[in-house]
Amino acid sequence: MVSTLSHIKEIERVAMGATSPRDAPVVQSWLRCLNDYRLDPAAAQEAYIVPEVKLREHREQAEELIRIGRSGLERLFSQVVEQNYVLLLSDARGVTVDFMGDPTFDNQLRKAGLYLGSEWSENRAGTCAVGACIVSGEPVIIHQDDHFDTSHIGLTCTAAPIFDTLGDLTAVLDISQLRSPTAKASQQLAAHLVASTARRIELANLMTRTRNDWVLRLARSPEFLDVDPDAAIALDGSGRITGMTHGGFGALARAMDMHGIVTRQFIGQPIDRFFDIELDDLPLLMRGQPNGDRLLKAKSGLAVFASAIAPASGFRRVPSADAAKLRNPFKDLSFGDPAMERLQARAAKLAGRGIPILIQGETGSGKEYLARAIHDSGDAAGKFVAVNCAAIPEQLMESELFGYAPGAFTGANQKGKRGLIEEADGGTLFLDEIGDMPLALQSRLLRVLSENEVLPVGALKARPVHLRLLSASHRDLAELVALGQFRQDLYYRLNAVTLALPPLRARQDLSAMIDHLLQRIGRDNGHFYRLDASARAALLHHGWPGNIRELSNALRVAAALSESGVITMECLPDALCKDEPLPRGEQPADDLRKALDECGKNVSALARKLGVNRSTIHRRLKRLN
Ligand SMILES: Nc1ncnc2c1ncn2[C@@H]1O[C@H](COP(=O)(O)OP(=O)(O)OP(=O)(O)O)[C@@H](O)[C@H]1O
Repeated sequence: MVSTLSHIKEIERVAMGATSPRDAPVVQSWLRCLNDYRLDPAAAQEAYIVPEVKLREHREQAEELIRIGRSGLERLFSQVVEQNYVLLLSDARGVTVDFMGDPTFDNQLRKAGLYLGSEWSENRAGTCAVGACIVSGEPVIIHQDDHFDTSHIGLTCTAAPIFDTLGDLTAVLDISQLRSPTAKASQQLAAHLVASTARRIELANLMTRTRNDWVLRLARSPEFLDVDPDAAIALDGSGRITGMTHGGFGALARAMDMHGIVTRQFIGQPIDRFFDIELDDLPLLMRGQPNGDRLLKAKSGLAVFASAIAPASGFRRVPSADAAKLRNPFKDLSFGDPAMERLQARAAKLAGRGIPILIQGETGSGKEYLARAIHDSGDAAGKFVAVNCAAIPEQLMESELFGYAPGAFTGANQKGKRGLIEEADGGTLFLDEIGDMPLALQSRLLRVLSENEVLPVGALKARPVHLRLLSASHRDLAELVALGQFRQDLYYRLNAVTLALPPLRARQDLSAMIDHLLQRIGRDNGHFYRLDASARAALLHHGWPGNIRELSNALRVAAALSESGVITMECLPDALCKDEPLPRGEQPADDLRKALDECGKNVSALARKLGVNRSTIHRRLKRLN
């Protein structure tokens, strides 16, 4: 094995610009460690294991992935256990959320960081397989002194990325050994095993998440079509792409002869833009047809073998059995997004229990909407009172919340005033942005919760109140507690259960949510609205930083601007038109004209080449005049 000193010297030479015989991903990662994270090769740091509470949070967030990945991990582990390999499943931040290793070596594995809770992000651990894989999105082998930090130079680690159905890296699967007497090339087999397990986990994830969609599996050879496809793509009832495995993005790019794919741009596109296929043809590609006949022709001229799997519940999206059992107030919360359906089911179970619930989520993601649904589905006789702690000036907050006795202060109402806490007596008090509540009021609120009574400002006697408290914050309350800005005892009381709403961009039911909001707007306006294909694609591609509120506002404005109820790109806010899905990005005027010339001034041919509608090209040309 190399000495620590010569390893440090080698990194220093690379830092000075010397060429290195090591693989490019290793050298690139060393340079990131030196230049971006400012790590010092001479300062060895042992593997870091995150504290128990943090690990619990990471595992909760990755719960679904751990469940789906388990059988893949078990199968792989049974194949490699004899060679003393361990398996780590890390989340996108590099924290190991699932682990399999031989318990005989528990102590050594833990010390080496090959253990549950170890954090292998590159900026913390230096060059390592998980960290380099997260940064590059590619499979990578980091063998012994490829590692940056001298603490890890005994290990050999190989990692492959796992992407979610929208193309974002969601996890990394790593296979490692404490020591390996052989050369780096010996890890190629491990690399192959880990990459094919990652592919299987992505496929299992897609199949679980798109139960109500068609799934098209693609393979280059007919024999593997049903057992180990290269790619899988999910389609909704109108033939639009709702998700895919990582291989799916590559397959679509090849189908269009495209390079430099921006993966998200494929979501929401109709499948007939890539392949010569109509939705009605899908049954012809189902099992039962001879494999050799199930050929699909791509627009680029390539042919692939394809196998279609029908939606579990027929052609339309239907609510799952669990959703049907839910009580009515929850029914508009989700339209098939798996994370939302789980949240919906938990909320329904908790609704009648009176337990305080902390709702977390980005702005506009529906925290108040969820709180109201929880209130409406319980049997409390009292009102739902929502208070936004960030919107009330600090000096007024006490009297607004707690009320005041007659003549409590100059300028006060002679008769006194009931506070919002009393308003919610017998019902639900929803405290939004609770992280903004001043510390002094936090103590008073704690008393309301622990003693079921409220003492108005200037009053001598407390009054009994019985209410259910729901609270929300887009800030991390645990962090505020650590900073001393939020009372720990109040935090524990509010946070008997946390429900975390996903941001709209991470939801898989965006298309159905758009239809739902549009119907609601149609009902309000007494009109029927319809989106044309490019407007829908633009809505599906936008990142929605303002979440459901932003989407709802955009649709209201679009509905008002539409002619005869048809919403086109022109009706959408400018911000959305800018991220319009042109596969090669915005084309400057000259480029577009040149591309058109190359296609013999044939707009249809250019549209096919770029993978967009003809109307998009016409509109763009018009805009460029
Ligand atoms: N499931 C849903 N169906 C229809 N409309 C919804 C849904 N969820 C939220 N909305 C609408 O989106 C908008 C924002 O929702 P809400 O006020 O609940 O978000 P919030 O997370 O509490 O926002 P903030 O963080 O700004 O307080 C509201 O107009 C609400 O009616």
